[in-house]
Amino acid sequence: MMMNGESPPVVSVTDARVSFGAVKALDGVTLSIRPGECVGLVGHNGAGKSTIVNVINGGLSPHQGEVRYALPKTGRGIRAAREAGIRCVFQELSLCPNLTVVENTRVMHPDLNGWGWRKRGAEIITGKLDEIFPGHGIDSEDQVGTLTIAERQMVEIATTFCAVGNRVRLVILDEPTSSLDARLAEQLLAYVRHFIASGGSVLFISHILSEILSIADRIVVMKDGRIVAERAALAFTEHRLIEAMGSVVKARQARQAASARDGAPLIALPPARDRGLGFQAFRGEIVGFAGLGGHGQTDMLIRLFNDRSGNWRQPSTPEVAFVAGDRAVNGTFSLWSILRNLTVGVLPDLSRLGTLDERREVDLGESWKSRIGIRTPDMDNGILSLSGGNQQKVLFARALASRAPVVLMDDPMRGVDFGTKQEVYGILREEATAGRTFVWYSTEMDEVCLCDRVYVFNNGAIVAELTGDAVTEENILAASFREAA
Ligand SMILES: Nc1ncnc2c1ncn2[C@@H]1O[C@H](COP(=O)(O)OP(=O)(O)OP(=O)(O)O)[C@@H](O)[C@H]1O
Repeated sequence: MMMNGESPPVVSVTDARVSFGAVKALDGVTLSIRPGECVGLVGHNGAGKSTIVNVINGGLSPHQGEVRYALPKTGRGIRAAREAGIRCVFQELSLCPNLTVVENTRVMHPDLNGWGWRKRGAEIITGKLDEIFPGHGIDSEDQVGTLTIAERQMVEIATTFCAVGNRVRLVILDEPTSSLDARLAEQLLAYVRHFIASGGSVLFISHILSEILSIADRIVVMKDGRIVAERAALAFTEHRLIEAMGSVVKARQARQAASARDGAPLIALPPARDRGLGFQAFRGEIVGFAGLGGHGQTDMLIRLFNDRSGNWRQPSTPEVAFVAGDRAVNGTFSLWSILRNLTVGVLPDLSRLGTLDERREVDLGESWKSRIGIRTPDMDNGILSLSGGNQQKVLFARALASRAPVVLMDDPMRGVDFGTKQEVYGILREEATAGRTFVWYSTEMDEVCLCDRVYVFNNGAIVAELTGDAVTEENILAASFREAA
């Protein structure tokens, strides 16, 4: 990694202030990024990270303060940032689902035009995917809407780093590994190191603190729209980062002993296509799904959901609730309020004689707002006024507020901050102790290791079952490469 103290910053933001109504998203932020530097940015959900990204990216003009780029600009806003070599991978992925991978590359790079652009584009994007994510398996003619969320994240990252038009000087990565499994995340980190070593700059935002500590030269901590700490990465530890963000580390709660299981399984499925092991979950268990991403975990959750939910009439107590990871596609109703997004899963519980009791709806919303820390001045605001992590909390609350005895979770912590994750882990353990069953697919190893029992997937089948103390990173990784019998 090369730190360059002499060259002018690629971008410097001075005293930026941005408000959305009563919310001060940025309250006087000053930040510069130099060539050859990776700056890590951390902070709680709603701290203002995506807002500063939008300011640097030229998508949002600060209401006060200044943004300056190293290169003289001829355009304004996004165009000025683009001319200065600044590119961004957004937290809410921004590809067009109805276009192919190569067509999306062209949308992102208008300079890719003229005779034969498709062939050139295919070479460029495939080359970059091969360079960053060797063995990715994505075809440049695949329609983006048919790709998994991890594949879409990979395409967006590769497109951003493609050398088309002017030189890429600064890449902003807003939670780039949130849907990537450990192997893909490591491939990306290796590429970022290489990009930095060749003089590029990166602003890297993540809630996975070990990742930030391993990649960043300097770490900036935001809280409530301000920078509250800024130091060389070497001066931080995970503990110090958590403290700077205003959270505390809680003790890990004990796993349920296998012997505590009672009765028949609450939910079960035979092996998929008669390969590998079958699935079962008992009352009060937290069952994890692990293995490399895209190996059948989400398909199994969908099979379980379809198996247990009627397709024409919703029972007043559903048998299963589902927390979607791909929130924009399967989770949020983007035109509805925060409150309605939360209560839509429990409307029968809030109604009498077919009429919704609005007082009870508001009370339920307020209780979950404080229990899970949804940061908003008003639950009647639109769901899209929330930061990404806060939207995810609403989806969690929707499932937990239901009376469903089984909750299925598809990598549900995407974008959720450290403090809230700990709260949620506590709630899951409490509810499991009270008898609820959770089936939890996670791309984060730390989370899989919290589960009572883990099924490891490979190639569409369950290839191993680990219980209690056998649930370790080592055992999970070893099993991930096993073939189904
Ligand atoms: N379009 C908007 N309308 C109203 N409020 C908004 C809007 N965009 C952001 N905010 C508010 O600004 C604050 C900062 O949001 P921002 O998205 O920058 O947070 P963040 O640090 O990126 O959070 P996360 O980790 O959840 O992504 C939040 O309180 C959010 O609700």
